[in-house]
Amino acid sequence: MHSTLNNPVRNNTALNLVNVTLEYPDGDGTLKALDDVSLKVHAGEFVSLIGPSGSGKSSLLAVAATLVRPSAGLVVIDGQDAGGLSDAGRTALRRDKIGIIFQQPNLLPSLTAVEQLVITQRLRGGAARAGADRAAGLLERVGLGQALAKRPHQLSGGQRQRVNIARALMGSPAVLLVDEPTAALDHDRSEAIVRLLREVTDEFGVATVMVTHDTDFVPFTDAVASMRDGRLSAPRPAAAVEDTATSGDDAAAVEVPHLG
Ligand SMILES: Nc1ncnc2c1ncn2[C@@H]1O[C@H](COP(=O)(O)OP(=O)(O)OP(=O)(O)O)[C@@H](O)[C@H]1O
Repeated sequence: MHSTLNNPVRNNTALNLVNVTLEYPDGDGTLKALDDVSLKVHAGEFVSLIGPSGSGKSSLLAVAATLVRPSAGLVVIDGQDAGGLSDAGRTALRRDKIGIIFQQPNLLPSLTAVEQLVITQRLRGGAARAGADRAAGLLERVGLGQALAKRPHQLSGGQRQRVNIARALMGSPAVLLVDEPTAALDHDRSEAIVRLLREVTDEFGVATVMVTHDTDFVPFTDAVASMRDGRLSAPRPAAAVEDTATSGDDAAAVEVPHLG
């Protein structure tokens, strides 16, 4: 029913971080927010990223989103090396290939749900009519078919986060980066949001990385990687989350295992 919305299946590595280091000045020295981090996520894979506060999770998402240039290493998005691009080139890459979902949906108060999505399409130079049709289809897909004309104050927190997810999918991204999407929601609404992210990862063939503090939701993902002091553990099958949560000393990470 929704197949016309979907991306073609991508059999590739959509997100490839290779030996990425991110340093910040820290007094007389430097702080390694990311320390030789490598991670591959294929189209249709869903990886959760856990780790203590300050361990580097947001830094990893910011580098993967091409919002922050790493001090060293490669960031390759859908086959394109972000490192060689100008700022304008990185902005275009982000717009065309990356969907970003933050904790707070940051919707524009005066716009309806459809308009929240259409405006992103207009910024891409797309046609308004095609944008409106696609926006309505995506909003239906995330369960908001009855709320197309509602403004943010008329939506619940969970509904706002669904608009946020639909908006992130508007540009048919190869990579979906999700930072604590359930922080403002109760448990049931949170689980519904993570289930939805699982579904859209499969249906749209995106490579999804979700930072979460809540290990209850890890089983909805394919693999879990943990951060500690800027280092990333090798991703493990999400079923092994109990082990993962108590350890974090693995060598720099490798490819997400293909499961099942
Ligand atoms: N802009 C910055 N300038 C200097 N240091 C920074 C900057 N951003 C992050 N850091 C430092 O880098 C390290 C990693 O921070 P980061 O925000 O990535 O951790 P996190 O795992 O996302 O934490 P949290 O779970 O609390 O959000 C921390 O020591 C933090 O203080």
